[in-house]
Amino acid sequence: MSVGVNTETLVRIEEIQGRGRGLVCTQPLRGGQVVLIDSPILLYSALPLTKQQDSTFLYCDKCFKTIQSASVSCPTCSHHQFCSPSCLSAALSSSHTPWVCQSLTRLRQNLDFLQHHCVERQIQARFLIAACNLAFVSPSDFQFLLSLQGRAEDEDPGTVQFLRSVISSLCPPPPIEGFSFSLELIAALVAKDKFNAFGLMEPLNLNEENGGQRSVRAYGIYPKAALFNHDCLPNACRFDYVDTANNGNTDIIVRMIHDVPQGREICLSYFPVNNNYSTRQKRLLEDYGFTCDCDRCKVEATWSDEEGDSDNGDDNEAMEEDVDEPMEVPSNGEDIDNDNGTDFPHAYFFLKYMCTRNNCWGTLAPLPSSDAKPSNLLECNACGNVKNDEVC
Ligand SMILES: C[S@@+](CC[C@H](N)C(=O)[O-])C[C@H]1O[C@@H](n2cnc3c(N)ncnc32)[C@H](O)[C@@H]1O
Repeated sequence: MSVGVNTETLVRIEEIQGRGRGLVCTQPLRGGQVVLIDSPILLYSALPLTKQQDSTFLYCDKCFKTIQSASVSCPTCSHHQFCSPSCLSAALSSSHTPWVCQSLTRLRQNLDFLQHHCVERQIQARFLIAACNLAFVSPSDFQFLLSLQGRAEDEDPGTVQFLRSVISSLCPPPPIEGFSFSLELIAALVAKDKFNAFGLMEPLNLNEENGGQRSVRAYGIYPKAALFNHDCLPNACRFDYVDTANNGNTDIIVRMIHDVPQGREICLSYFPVNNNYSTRQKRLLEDYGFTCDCDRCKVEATWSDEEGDSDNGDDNEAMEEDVDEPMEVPSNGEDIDNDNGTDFPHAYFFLKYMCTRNNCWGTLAPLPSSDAKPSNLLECNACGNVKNDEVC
């Protein structure tokens, strides 16, 4: 991980045609270079309210690190656990205020209300409590959240109505000037969360029988990282190290996968790059509201079904690096001649930058290097494996 790197001046926000805002590099960037380190303005647990934390997977409710030894409980609800007195103390004045504590307790005590509804509603209820709390503890961050992409009118009115009735009846937000827990606000917040939240992932266990599926430990809103647009052949990828002993364990670190010239838009893939064309298109439309016409999609749109168009019907959420069926690269290795005039072959990308460990499908980026030459060591952003670069 790269601590102490100054990334402030490497990217700037620009309006990108057909994509809203995006991040563009202000200078040529090298593979492995850290372009962004971003801290969340809001974090909330991905655990359904109906599920208790069990002692084998206990997380700190403030920093989401795995709790290794004795933990500290919230003095009021005793349900929420913290890894240290300092995390507890920080949480009591930020993410676990008396209103949040009381709200989550009431929701838990009335689970019959929520139990019949899907897990997604429970997690949305968690998000709304965290978001309203943000409005009280940090109004400027709340305004920033509202400025992100996502339109209230695109949300399902039935879902929004349900969430409002649950929260208003069990744990109404305290009255403060200029804040109204209206249907419109709830719809807008749900839309912002859907388009912009990043999942902090559980470490990948490749030995699991489920084929290395990763679950999400917590969701976060990252103010700068939320401005990265998607590309199905990204030039950067994000790393997180939630269980690191260092401070800033919930930070997202974005590193360049390969060199790019000044002025190039820096894009992430919102999910593992192995997804096939139809799965990618479906997910981007349903989860992010756009049709992707990146250079890779333009090429793969012309492929026949046999060449990698088998739909695996996945319905995961928000930039969470989940794992799907592999895309089949045609044996003739189609190349992409992209709009920027650089040929960036598909097959080359998969050979060089996709993790080859069984069931992983993570993306590889060089480790940051102190000299001008990119490191030969490539780190996987899913399993953490470091491999020596063999393909030149
Ligand atoms: C995380 S935000 C990225 C920043 C966003 N463009 C903005 O202006 O705030 C995700 C949203 O950006 C837009 N977006 C991202 N990648 C795109 C792409 N390749 N083509 C078109 N729209 C894209 C979509 O509206 C998507 O829901």
